[in-house]
Formats: sequence, C-alpha cells, structure tokens
Amino acid sequence: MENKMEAIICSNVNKSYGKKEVLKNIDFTLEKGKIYGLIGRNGAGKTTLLSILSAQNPATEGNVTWNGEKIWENRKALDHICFSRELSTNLYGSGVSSLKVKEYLKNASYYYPNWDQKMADELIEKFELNTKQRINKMSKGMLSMVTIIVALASKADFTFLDEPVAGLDVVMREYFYHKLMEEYTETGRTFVISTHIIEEAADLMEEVIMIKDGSLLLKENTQDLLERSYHVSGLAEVVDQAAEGYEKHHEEKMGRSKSVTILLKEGQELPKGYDVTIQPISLEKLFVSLCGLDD
Ligand SMILES: Nc1ncnc2c1ncn2[C@@H]1O[C@H](COP(=O)(O)OP(=O)(O)OP(=O)(O)O)[C@@H](O)[C@H]1O
Repeated sequence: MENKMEAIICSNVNKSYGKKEVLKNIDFTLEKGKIYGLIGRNGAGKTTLLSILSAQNPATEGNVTWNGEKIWENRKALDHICFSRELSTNLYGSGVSSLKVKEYLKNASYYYPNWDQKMADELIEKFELNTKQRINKMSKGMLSMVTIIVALASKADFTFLDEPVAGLDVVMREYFYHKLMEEYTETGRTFVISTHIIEEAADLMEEVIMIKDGSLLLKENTQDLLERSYHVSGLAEVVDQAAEGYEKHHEEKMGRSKSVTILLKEGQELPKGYDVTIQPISLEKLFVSLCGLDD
C-alpha cells in the first residue's frame, strides 16, 4: 500500500483559558511511523495538547499543520487524524453517555473514512464487550476499551490516545500493548499515547514527549534519552565533585549521603575516578527527577 502519511507540525502553540496559560509555545513535529509517549503530571496539558493536535479545540496562538495544511476545519486533514477521547459515564450535555456502545461505534465508523469494522469486531470479542450496553452504565475499564476500539479501528494515520489503559486490568493492558504493536508494525501508523503508567509502556515508545506545566520539556528518542541519564549516589561531597559540570536534577540528601540525576550532554562522558555509584535510570524515575515535587 502506498504510504501517504506525512508529518504533523505543531508551531508555537499557546492555549489559555481566561488568564490561565495551559500550553506555552509548543513547537514540535510528529513524524510518520512512530509511537510517541506523551508524559506529564496531572494538569500538565496533555489532553489539551492532543485536542489541539486533532482540531477538537482551537489554539489561542500558533498553528497545527498536516502535510503542510492547517488542520483547523480542514476535513481532508482530519480524515487522517483520530483523537479517541477518554469516555466517562457523565458526559453531560454531549448526548454520548446515553448511547449504546454499538451506536457510539457506528457514529465513529461514519466519521473515519478508513474505518475497519473487522478490527472493531475482533476487539469487541476479545474485550468481551456487550455492545447493547449504554456508555453511562459501563465501568471505567470498559470505557477505555471503547476508546481503544475507536482509535485502532479508525485506521487514521495519526492516532492519539489519552490514557488508554486507565482502568484496564493487567491482562487487557498487555493485550492492548500487543495489539498496538501489531497494528503499528503492519501499517506504520503514528500513535501518540499519553499515560501515567510509564514503565509498562516505555518499551513501546520510540520517542518521549515530556510536558511540564504547559511547556515542552523534552522530545527525544527514548533509548537515547535513557542512555544519557544516570543516577549518581554516594557521600554528598564526593557526589558534588563527580556531578560538577553536568546537567543535574532532583538532588536528594540523606544524612551525609546524597543522590542526583545527571543528564549527559552530547560528547560528555560519565564521571570517572570518583567513589560514587553510577546507575542507569528507568524512564519513570527520570520523569520523577525532571517533573517531581522537589525540582
Ligand atoms: N475547558 C477548560 N477550561 C478551563 N481550564 C481548563 C479546561 N480544560 C483544561 N483546563 C486546565 O488546563 C490544564 C491542563 O489540563 P489537561 O487536561 O490538558 O491536563 P492533563 O495533562 O491531561 O492532565 P491529567 O493527567 O490530569 O489528565 C489544567 O490546569 C486544567 O484545569
């Protein structure tokens, strides 16, 4: 199949609600054929960003383009973009919550031009969903299943999922990760997945997009990022000497001991010759170091 997928470019996007700036100068490119992990603390701006990237919400300033075209009110561009929003049982006023699952999926099938009913049916069966059930009678995990079905069956080139595994049990989470990888490998679609369960999904993320207080903290290949991130611990004064000149985060003192996370810059090597312990760090720990309470 001809690969027609192109990049989505987010240029200097700002979003304010009244005086509150929720997104500040977000500037990045989503390349075709990648799985991105979008991580940030509660309220960091992840959902707002995804809603702007899919033209469900207007930016206050800045632009989002697909294949060079602005996506806002652009049906052609939006045919290639799916943001399967988190459902809840009390979507007041939207009319969605009183729909039966099959009605909700039917609507989605009309909206997405490449809708794959076979895939939707397969997922419904695996998730053991009763499609006659109304959205407002479903459990949190079941609601996640419905949003996953819409995302995968949409076949959209750029597909965004907002905390897709919220409420799913571990068996279903594993199944979702497996299905996502399978779909990604077969089609080369682009996925952006926000999640708070970082470690579980870390292996899936080719790139990490980290948002902190509405700003883009980093966007980097996951492997590269982890290969330059280390935890240094030992006697406080020795750690201070060893970490001199490095980008430091999340310094923690415990009596005479201390630990710090360092991020190597390009060409920088690990400290040598100091009596300290230097260990690689997990993505989750790195996230806490960069976005945690103490920094
Ligand atoms: N419609 C709105 N009106 C006013 N403020 C809003 C609105 N939607 C979001 N916000 C605010 O924008 C900020 C970012 O919210 P957003 O939902 O994008 O964060 P998030 O990173 O997805 O959080 P979480 O991980 O908790 O889901 C929050 O401070 C939130 O209160």
